[in-house]
Amino acid sequence: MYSPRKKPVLKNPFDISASPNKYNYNKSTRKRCSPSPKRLTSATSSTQLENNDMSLDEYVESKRKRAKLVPPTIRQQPQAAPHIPSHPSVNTSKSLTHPTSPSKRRPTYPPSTTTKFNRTSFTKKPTLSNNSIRTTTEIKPSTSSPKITVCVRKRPLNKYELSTNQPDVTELTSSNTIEIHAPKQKVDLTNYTVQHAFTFDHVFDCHTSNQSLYQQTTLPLVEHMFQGGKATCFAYGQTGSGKTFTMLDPQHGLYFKAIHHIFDLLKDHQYAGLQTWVGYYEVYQGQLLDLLNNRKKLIPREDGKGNIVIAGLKEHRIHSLTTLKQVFEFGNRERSTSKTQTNDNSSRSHAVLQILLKNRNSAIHGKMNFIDLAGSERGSDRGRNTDTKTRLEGAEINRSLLALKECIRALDQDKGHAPFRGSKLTMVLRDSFVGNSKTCMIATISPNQSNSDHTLNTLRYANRVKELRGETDPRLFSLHNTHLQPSTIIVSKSTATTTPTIISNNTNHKMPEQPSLLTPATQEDLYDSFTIDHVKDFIRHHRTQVKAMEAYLRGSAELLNHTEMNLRQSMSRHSMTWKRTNYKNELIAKSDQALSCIEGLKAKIREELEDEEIP
Ligand SMILES: Nc1ncnc2c1ncn2[C@@H]1O[C@H](COP(=O)(O)OP(=O)(O)OP(=O)(O)O)[C@@H](O)[C@H]1O
Repeated sequence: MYSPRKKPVLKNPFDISASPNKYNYNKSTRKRCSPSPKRLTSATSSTQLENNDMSLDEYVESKRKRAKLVPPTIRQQPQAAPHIPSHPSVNTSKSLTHPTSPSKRRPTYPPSTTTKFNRTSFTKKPTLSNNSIRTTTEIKPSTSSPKITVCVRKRPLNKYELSTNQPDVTELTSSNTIEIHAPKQKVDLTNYTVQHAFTFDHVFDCHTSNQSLYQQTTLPLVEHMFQGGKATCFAYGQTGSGKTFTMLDPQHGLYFKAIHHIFDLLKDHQYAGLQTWVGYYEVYQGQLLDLLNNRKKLIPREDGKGNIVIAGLKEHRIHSLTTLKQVFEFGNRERSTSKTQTNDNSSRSHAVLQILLKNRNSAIHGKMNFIDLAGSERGSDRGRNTDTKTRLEGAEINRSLLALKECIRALDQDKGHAPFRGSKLTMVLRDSFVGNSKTCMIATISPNQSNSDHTLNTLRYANRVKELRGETDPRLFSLHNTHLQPSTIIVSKSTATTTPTIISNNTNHKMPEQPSLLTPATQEDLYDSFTIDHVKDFIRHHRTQVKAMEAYLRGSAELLNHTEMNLRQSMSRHSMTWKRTNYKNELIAKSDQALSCIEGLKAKIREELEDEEIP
């Protein structure tokens, strides 16, 4: 159990109040955390839902209002945001009935929010063009407010990409579907394009502003925090794809928009007494460093309730946006960044901006994390002349992202244990995946052709996160639940688009479809994640590939046999014709001979007749 320490000395150049971290969930804290007016209101609204007081139309209307939620609406109609019950087994909210309690009814879900676990489905799409192959990875977006939202944001082509005429290989085909036209080369050096289609909750194009992104991704998380929950918004993507721009841009980052919104909401009398506190730290080389306290080393701890507490983190009370800017700029100056081949100002650490809502007794009301993950990168992204420090940083970044992937995979595959202790990053992020939490992942991608493999990796990663769906996914709460099938592992499937036809002997023999080889991205996955499971997956995929290749070769051999037979038949036909021609020529020659003999005989007869006539 973490207990408060003495007040640290504030060395920052700006005048703001500081307090030690009081994020402890001991008995006394819980006592102090009595339901706020807002909580009571949401309890009422969820009870209404439980008793089915709300009709479907009313519910849909309230959902629509909630989507357009602005502070005054919250003030007047707090019931407009119906609380969708979390999985009953871990529901911590006092407002919800416990299903196992015989005296209380199981919560009734309104029809439109009764969600089923969405599974990945592969859809083979029809033929496109002569040298393109399409693969589709589609998950139907949830209609309810999901526990995890996964979005994709595409950045514009940068100056260098424009100057080198690099094509944009990404295409947004709808508001939640993106296609990647990945250039590939066959074994016989033929160029072709593989089209990968992915569906997410939202896909944002390069013209989307951070404000509009905020409305659709982060706003529900802020509401969730006001309802007493934990929320996390994190950006994942390759280096230079726009994570920092999205999350922590000093002027337009989502964190800034969130605080702006929080201040608006705090003007409401029902939130009177709530205060905003901010902490800012980074995970660098496996260590947690306080960016607002001279990079002091921090230790993540778990309290008796399983909540993550960052021991020693200095938190600052934020009174205004100006204070926030000062605090943030101070912290940003402390952050580890450096120039890499792909980004002049590359983040070399995972940065976490923590926003806390505390009541007058300093008890936590709600918590929100903005996480700017360091970019996934390859050795080649760092350039040839990188020093050892940069290489070590890169290795550590990949290691922690791999640990995150491992946790997600473990949750995804219903394993009894998710290795959150695998890295400091996953220890911190644990809150995002368990308990009364909501998470939004923003996968940032670069649109240019040379980054298409990176982009595919990012989208596959995001797809895996997306499989951990919503409040109805029991795996987020009970890792021992085994009634769900393990989810499908996302592997590109391809369909040969043109099947050349050879016509012979009045029979059409279709060329068998050539199976696609493992894409480089999948192989890279293996190198990145060298675990037994991945090796098994990899071998399984290879077996499938080998089988498909065998079938293809068998089909090709059969076709060759047919072709050989046809050739033989043609040749025999040709030889017959040749023989006939020869015979005909011989006959002509013989008839010519016979004709000349006849002519000779005629001449002799004529001579004899002439002799007889002469007396
Ligand atoms: N949506 C966008 N619109 C305009 N410019 C963008 C956008 N996204 C990124 N950029 C620009 O691209 C550059 C790289 O972005 P940024 O530093 O945010 O990448 P990153 O993913 O955080 O990289 P790293 O992981 O190396 O830190 C910046 O100059 C940023 O201004």
